[in-house]
Amino acid sequence: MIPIYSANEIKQWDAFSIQHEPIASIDLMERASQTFTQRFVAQFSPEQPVYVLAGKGNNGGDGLAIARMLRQHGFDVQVIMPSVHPLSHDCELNYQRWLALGGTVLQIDETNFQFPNIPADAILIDALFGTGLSRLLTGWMAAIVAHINSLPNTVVAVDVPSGLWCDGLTEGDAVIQADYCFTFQCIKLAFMLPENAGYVGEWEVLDIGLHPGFVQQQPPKAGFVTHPLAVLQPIQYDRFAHKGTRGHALLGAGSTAMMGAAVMATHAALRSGAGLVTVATEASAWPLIQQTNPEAICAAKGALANESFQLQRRIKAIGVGSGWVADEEHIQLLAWLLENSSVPLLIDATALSLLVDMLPILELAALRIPIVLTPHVGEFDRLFGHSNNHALRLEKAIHMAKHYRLCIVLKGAYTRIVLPNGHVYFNSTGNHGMAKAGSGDVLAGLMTGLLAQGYAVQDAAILAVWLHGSAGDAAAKAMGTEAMTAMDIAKHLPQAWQHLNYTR
Ligand SMILES: NC(=O)C1=CN([C@@H]2O[C@H](COP(=O)(O)OP(=O)(O)OC[C@H]3O[C@@H](n4cnc5c(N)ncnc54)[C@H](O)[C@@H]3O)[C@@H](O)[C@H]2O)[C@@H](O)CC1
Ligand SMILES: [K+]
Repeated sequence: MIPIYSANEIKQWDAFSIQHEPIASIDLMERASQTFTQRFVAQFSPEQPVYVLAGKGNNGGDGLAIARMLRQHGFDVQVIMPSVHPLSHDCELNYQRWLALGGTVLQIDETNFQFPNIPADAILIDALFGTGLSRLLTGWMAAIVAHINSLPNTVVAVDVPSGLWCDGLTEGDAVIQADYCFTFQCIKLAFMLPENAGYVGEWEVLDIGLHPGFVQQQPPKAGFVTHPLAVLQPIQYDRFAHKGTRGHALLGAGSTAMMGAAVMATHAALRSGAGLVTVATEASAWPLIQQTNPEAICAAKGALANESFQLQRRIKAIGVGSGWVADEEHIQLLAWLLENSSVPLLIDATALSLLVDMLPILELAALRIPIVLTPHVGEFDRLFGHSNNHALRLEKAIHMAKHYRLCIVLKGAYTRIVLPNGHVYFNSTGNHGMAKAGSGDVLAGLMTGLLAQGYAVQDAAILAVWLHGSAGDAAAKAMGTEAMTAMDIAKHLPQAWQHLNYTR
């Protein structure tokens, strides 16, 4: 897992590394700049001229060190600096080192603002501001940013695109629109917000060797899950396992016009590793369910509100809502589950809409059993009220997860798994080919199957979301993002499990 820290925490991590490694801050800057340079030369050729735009702080110091290193790699490098003083201590040192190497600096003046001409094939390295941004860029700094954004050149940002507010949304548009962003050590929350996609471009985290002791001492409240096995243990079955010990999942899914949802959720639940999957749905759809998923058991909808059925069949988790319609029957079923279920409950799709009027019983239910909600943005807003942007929505999800003691899986690119303690895991897998009807049904079925096997809610959510995205990636590879369908995601779950196990 890659930690997500705030700008302030990153500063603390730097200081921790300087103290505990120990390392001088100028040497840490040298190491960061070397790492950036190595990454840069792996992608770009010295045939393209390079212009480094360097600011007065440590981000600018990195820029000047990178300029020196790239020159040593045979790049033709020019440095542009706004004439702002004083420079930070380490920036000044790297400024002197650059001059000592025979480098020159094109100064931009506030009063006589003129930006040097840059050839169209040049690569621009943006080292104007990093994580030390303390307020929005205005005046001539904003004008520099606007000018850069008007140029056709490829822009590579050092650490963050200048002007970006690392911990959330940036008001206004005085932010460099980078094509690439090579960021140091950890991910910034801003990278996870769809509104910032045009600023951050393709981002990559570079390990600059900050001291790992900091992460132990101050575990991050958010992280990016590159591989689930870094954060959870998969359930191991022994040779004597049988279908009864692998968990029995009960799905309440499908209605006359949306029976495909039940088919897909069932298929995914069957591929979760669960021993038994029962689908409670309309009897008229049983032949369809059994033709498409012969391993599944069908039951009447009433099974969802039948305690003796659930006890007798040893149901271990229940997932409801995929393909449901919002009518009295389903309201009753959901209310019964909230008031009576003794096993973990997953609430998806239409059941989330029904929940709007049931928040008091949801709150009580969450005292008794683990509950996971799997809304997409529209469902989340319907349930908890509209948010004007993704940063506010995430804040609200954290608040609601803590208040109601829920796990909220807020679906989208980098699906957010918000835990009852307010911690957030962002998922790394998946692609836009998955943004199609039925994709959520597959996730709901898969997650219910994991819950039935005894995975804790947090682990079931992290693992299901990762596997779902990985299956989506396998489907996209096999059939392309256009043609792939939600059912293809479910059908590629075997590849996702293999990916999980082979890359552990
Ligand atoms: N982990 C670390 O701490 C490391 C940090 N490094 C670099 O250091 C950067 C952070 O450096 P700094 O904290 O010096 O910050 P920055 O280089 O981001 O810039 C801060 C400077 O800009 C000024 N400033 C802030 N907002 C402004 C605004 N809106 N308009 C005009 N001026 C403004 C501040 O007063 C300060 O002088 C990182 O992004 C990274 O590039 C690297 O050298 C390696 C290690
Ligand atoms: K920058």
